[in-house]
Amino acid sequence: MLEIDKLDAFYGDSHILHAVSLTIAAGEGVALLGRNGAGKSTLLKALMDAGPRTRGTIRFDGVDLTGEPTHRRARRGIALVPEDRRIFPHVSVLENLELARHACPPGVTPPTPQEVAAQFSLLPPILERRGDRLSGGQQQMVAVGRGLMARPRLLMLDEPAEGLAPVIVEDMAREISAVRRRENLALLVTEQNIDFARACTDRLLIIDSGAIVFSGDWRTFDATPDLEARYLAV
Ligand SMILES: Nc1ncnc2c1ncn2[C@@H]1O[C@H](COP(=O)(O)OP(=O)(O)OP(=O)(O)O)[C@@H](O)[C@H]1O
Repeated sequence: MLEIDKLDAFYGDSHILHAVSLTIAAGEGVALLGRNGAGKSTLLKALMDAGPRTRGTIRFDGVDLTGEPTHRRARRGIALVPEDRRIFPHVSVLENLELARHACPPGVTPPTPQEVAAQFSLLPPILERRGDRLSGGQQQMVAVGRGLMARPRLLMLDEPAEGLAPVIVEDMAREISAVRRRENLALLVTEQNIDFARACTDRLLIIDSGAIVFSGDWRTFDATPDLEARYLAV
């Protein structure tokens, strides 16, 4: 479904990603782990054409995305939930969800905000609440819900668990995994929270200084403790 071949990414003259290659199949959950500044957000933004300049190939369903702007990529079925969540503060949760329907691919009927909200325990009680009256966990679930309003086939979450209480993180992992299974949704999630990442993915990649240094399943990761010490410990 997603094939990335030798992707380089740049901010101005700064060369951030170095020959990143990876594939993600339909319905597959993949975690992208790495320290602060390793290049996780840059990779997600590069896939959406949302910041860095890139070189290399990104294919989605076999189509080369080179030169396609963000909204076209969204309408192909790719959604990015950014780290800063970007909730509209002056409108309700319902309207925050509603406003995201436009990214739905042509010919696909978007879900209603209520349908999306029903999949997450935090959302139904707060549909009328304004965006600037939400806790961090509520904001994150609204951001994930907005991503789902376009019925994506690849959902990318940038550090969704950051700053959230452990109990919220556990619920979020369980509910996102359920949506994934139900909708055969592919997931690419960047994280520093290894437990969360493990709970909602099948395998992982580790990025360090803009290059992929490990790709494998969680069992292999667990059997190689050196990986965590070398690439993830702060
Ligand atoms: N807009 C930008 N302009 C210039 N350099 C940037 C920009 N955004 C990120 N960088 C640099 O790119 C590198 C990778 O940053 P990136 O945000 O991708 O890392 P990350 O792994 O997502 O880390 P974090 O957990 O801190 O978000 C860092 O050196 C960062 O300083």
